[in-house]
Amino acid sequence: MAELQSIDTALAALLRDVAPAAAEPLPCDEAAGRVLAESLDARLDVPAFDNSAMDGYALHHQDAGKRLPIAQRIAAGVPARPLAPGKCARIFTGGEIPPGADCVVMQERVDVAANLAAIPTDIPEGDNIRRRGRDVAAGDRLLAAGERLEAAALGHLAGQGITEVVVRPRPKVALLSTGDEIVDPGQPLAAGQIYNSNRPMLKRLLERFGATLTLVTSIPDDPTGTRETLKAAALQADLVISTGGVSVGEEDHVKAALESLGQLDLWRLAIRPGKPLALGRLPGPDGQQVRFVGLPGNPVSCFVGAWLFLRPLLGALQGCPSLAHLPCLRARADFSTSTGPRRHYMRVRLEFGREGIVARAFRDQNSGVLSSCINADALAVIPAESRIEPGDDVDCLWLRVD
Ligand SMILES: Nc1nc2c(c(=O)[nH]1)N[C@H]1C(S)=C(S)[C@@H](COP(=O)(O)OP(=O)(O)OC[C@H]3O[C@@H](n4cnc5c(N)ncnc54)[C@H](O)[C@@H]3O)O[C@H]1N2
Ligand code: MOO
Repeated sequence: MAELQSIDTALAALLRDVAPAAAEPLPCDEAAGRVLAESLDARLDVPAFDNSAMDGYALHHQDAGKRLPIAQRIAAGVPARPLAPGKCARIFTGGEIPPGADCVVMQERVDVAANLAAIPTDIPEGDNIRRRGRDVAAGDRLLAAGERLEAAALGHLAGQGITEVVVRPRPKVALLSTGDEIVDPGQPLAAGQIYNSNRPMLKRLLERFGATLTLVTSIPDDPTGTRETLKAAALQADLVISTGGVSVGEEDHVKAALESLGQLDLWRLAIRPGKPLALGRLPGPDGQQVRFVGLPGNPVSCFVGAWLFLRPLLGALQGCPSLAHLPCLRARADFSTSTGPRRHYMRVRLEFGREGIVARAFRDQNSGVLSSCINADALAVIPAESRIEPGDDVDCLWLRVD
């Protein structure tokens, strides 16, 4: 029996030689969630001109404390005329600061009568002015290659008038379920059968990690069916994932099929859940190698395995460093536990209080108990051969991320 491998060894094997696929141009409207293939520099100053942060009055700060005639009205989008000393301009948020003015006072502080604005005394130079290029100046780095185009980044692109970007394609994933006992929801259940919970759970996680599913099907529990399905899957995907069938039972055919078609890089990890996880490669189109991840069938093993292995792998396939690691928080355990030779990834809720962060573990940490994952904020990492008592600090991998 192969000895248990560390997670670091497994991740290194999984990510070795993984390169992102060739980049493609895409309209920004369709690029949400995609990863930038090239760094972009700003071509415009944003803001494009000094403008007001408030609805109020623009003036020369030396004129503070005076009653000033209102010489012009500047709405957003209207060009401003120069402002002479001793006068002020009615201005609205986003309106261009008139040449000559050097501060804006908000209208709540100004009394207006007979076209004269009574300005308070304490208006510092520059007050309420958003300077040209303050957000980003032409020539500055706008977004770096590897950035995932989420809400603010898409807004930043639009702010530059950019309509098209060069991004990585979404990795194509084949998701295969093994197990004759597994039935799709909507079908009747015979005695001994269970519904397929891993499939929708993994589909959702994979999509969140940037993948597109090109094949979603089941593998029959026999050597030939397993082999044929893996072979076909590798021809239409960058990554083939299976669930179940990687343990030691006679009905576990995935590893044998993988070894006969391609190669098994690594099997059996010193982690709980997820011990029988299998990593390897299958022959893809044009002599390429396609990555294979065999997740153990237990739903929690699939859930944890997806966060620990599929997320960084999909990150590498998209050239996206932010998917490589989960943020790690230090929290105080509210539970006691002990581990043997496997590192335990416990599902926990994190409570953020004045005294710091407390990790509350779900009562039942069995790898078949999927409810432990539903509201899990984090995976508490309990080292192998260790003992944790309430009050001890534990590292927690934060799951409330994309
Ligand atoms: N003698 C040993 N038995 C087992 C070992 C071991 O070391 N020696 N390891 C155990 C561990 S740890 C795990 S994890 C499981 C993994 O086994 P498999 O990957 O072969 O998975 P299956 O046997 O096919 O299924 C395990 C469990 O999960 C249920 N399952 C499978 N697929 C789904 C699905 N799509 N949706 C919902 N539930 C699913 C399946 O019915 C089983 O109950 O092996 C242990 N055994
Ligand atoms: O690895 Mo298994 O997932 O511990 O039950």
